[in-house]
Amino acid sequence: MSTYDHDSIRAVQWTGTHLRLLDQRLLPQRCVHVDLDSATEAAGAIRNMVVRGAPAIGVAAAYAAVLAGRAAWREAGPDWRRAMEPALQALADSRPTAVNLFWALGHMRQVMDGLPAEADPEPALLAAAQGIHEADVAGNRRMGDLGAALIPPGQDVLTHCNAGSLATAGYGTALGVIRSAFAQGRIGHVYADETRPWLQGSRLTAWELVQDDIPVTLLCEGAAAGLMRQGRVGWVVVGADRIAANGDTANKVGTYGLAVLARHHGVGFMVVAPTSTIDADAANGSAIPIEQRGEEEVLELAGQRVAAEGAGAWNPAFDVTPAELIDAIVTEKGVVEHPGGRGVTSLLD
Ligand SMILES: CSC[C@H]1O[C@H](OP(=O)(O)O)[C@H](O)[C@@H]1O
Repeated sequence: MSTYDHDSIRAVQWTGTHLRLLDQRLLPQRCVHVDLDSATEAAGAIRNMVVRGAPAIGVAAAYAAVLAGRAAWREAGPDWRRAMEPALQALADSRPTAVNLFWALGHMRQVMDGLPAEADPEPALLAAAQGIHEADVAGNRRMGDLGAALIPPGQDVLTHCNAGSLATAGYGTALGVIRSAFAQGRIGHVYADETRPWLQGSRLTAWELVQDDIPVTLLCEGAAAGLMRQGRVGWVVVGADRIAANGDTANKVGTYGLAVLARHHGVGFMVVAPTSTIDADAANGSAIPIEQRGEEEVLELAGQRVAAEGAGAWNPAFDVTPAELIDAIVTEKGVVEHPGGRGVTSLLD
């Protein structure tokens, strides 16, 4: 294992005065941070994928609420709650699928409700945001151990998109399990889907694993079927953006197909996500809003059109995997094996 400190990969930081984001659109070629001092700037950064990944989006939104509270106090004094609303709405409108965004904003609103109108809300909001940040990292390490325990030694795994330090407050969810399983000698090699159109796999997951000296081999999504048919992986390990009460799980587009392939080939399928990703109000996957992104993301590569002129594109950013195709949902509060038929709300008790 390298001595590389993967904790140094920080998608989201608080500088003491600003929200600092690692601009993930530029990785792996360039490591550039942006310091934001307005919640509406942060909403734009979420929408434009400067920061992405469900838990990381939630942590960024929590710090953005701190910025909104600071501006509202300066602008409106005791009327700061009303003055915060436009910024909080802009954050809520930034991306629809990752429920961690709405969970974090809801937590910050609960804190707001308990504060006096006559006092600057920033210190209390900052303490709440830092609590969300620290809890995410701690939960990821717990999930790493719980998920790794499900992987017998001698297995290799396949992952999709990026559910690592770059998608969280640190260590990662799916990549947290992979980091822990590798450290325990359970896995020797990771296969990663490149994950079009944003290439989170080839740009972000591969970058994280190379930094950790974890052997990683990239593949086009279309090659995953042959990989499983050849018996080269024992588990598919992925993150999640929203888990419905019955265990149906929304994750990066392509995840559902991997789950069908995994079940067909007798490969385990593991979802790793904090309980802040569970949406108890969504009875099943049909209630999960799926973000539709611009067709240019499919029609272009590196900003240049590669598709035939005249062709359009369908670009759902996520799809839903039925609980029946999931072998384990790993959270910081425990594991639900075979969630189909039993759901996941027991994890919220
Ligand atoms: C740790 S879960 C990250 C989750 O978010 C990704 O989507 P996006 O990159 O569009 O934010 C993908 O679904 C990952 O599994």
